[in-house]
Amino acid sequence: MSESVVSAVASPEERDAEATVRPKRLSEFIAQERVREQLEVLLHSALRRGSPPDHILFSGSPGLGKTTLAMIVAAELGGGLRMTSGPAIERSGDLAAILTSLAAGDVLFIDEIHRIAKPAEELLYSAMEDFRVDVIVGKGPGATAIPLDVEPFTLVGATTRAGLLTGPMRDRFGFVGHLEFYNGTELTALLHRSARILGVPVTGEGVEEIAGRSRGTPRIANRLLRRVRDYAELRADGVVTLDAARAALRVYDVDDLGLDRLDKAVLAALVETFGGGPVGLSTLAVAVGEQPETVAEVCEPFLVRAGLLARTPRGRVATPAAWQHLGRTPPNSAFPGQTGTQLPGQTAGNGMFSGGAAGAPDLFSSADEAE
Ligand SMILES: Nc1ncnc2c1ncn2[C@@H]1O[C@H](COP(=O)(O)OP(=O)(O)OP(=O)(O)O)[C@@H](O)[C@H]1O
Repeated sequence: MSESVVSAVASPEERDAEATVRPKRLSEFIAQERVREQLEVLLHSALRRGSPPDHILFSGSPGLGKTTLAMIVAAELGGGLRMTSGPAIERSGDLAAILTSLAAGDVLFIDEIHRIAKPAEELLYSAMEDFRVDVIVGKGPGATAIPLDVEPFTLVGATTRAGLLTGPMRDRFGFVGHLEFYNGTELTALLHRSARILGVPVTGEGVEEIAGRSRGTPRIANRLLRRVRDYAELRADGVVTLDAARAALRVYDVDDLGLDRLDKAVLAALVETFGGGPVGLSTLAVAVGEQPETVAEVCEPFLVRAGLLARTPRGRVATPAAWQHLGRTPPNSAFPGQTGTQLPGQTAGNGMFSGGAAGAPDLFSSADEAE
């Protein structure tokens, strides 16, 4: 897994650091207005009725706030919170033990719920629907099912891959909230809040610079803020200014669109070595000295979303914006009808991340490469 400063995935240590700035209530949660408002109605109407709300599923890329919202659900409901993850539940007995120890009104959070083992998933169905689990004792013909009651609880599931959830699982969630990438204004507000909590002095320009390089992701924004703070404390007067942000992010090799060393190497190979493509994934990976999976799973999602790379049936292609980002002129024949004069990320800090590959050529955005 990438250890880049712009990775959307957090280490366990980083999750501890994140706890300080994590919003505790719905009113502190920035952006995602639609999900926030729907949740508010769901939770507060359940509170008025005095019964648990429907089970809740949050989907979206890593670092957008799924765990934070699960914690907020428990806080708003005033219940206890149990946290686990799909891969951690190896046997259905593990899950039965958790379920039967819940108190009425508790929230059970299962992260990466799409990775839960099949027998545990089936156990979850009856717990979600009837607040009951059948624990199987013994094996073979002598096995007996012992029904156990589960206190009324709310399951909050989180997934980065909603498409991998089985139909029966998805159907048991009464509320599904999809989290979008954040735009520059939203990330700026989020960074001002984090800076206030951390006691870091910032200027508006400094914060906007960090927001524009954060790939639409709160986790990355908060991490870049901590890195720029370190730099400003060591090499400047401790204030996160535009100059401090630019200098610090140069040290970390994060460019003005939020691309790191490997992202840039992929684009440079595509444009300079392969004339803009199309080129196959494995050839591209060899050219940058990485595994194909790393290029496909770590670099490409953001390059595609930023409108810099397209996956086509014939291979990977650099868009005109990629050429321009590297200071090169795209060949006219590469993308008929595209002038290559507008870089999708030039408005970074505003529209770039507001829900997909703004500026990415539609022609190529959904096509996948046949390798
Ligand atoms: N809307 C928001 N307002 C303020 N802070 C946020 C918001 N969304 C996320 N954050 C912050 O970003 C960090 C990452 O959020 P979180 O852990 O909830 O992401 P996640 O979607 O659960 O990621 P993963 O899929 O990796 O578990 C946390 O520090 C959290 O406080």
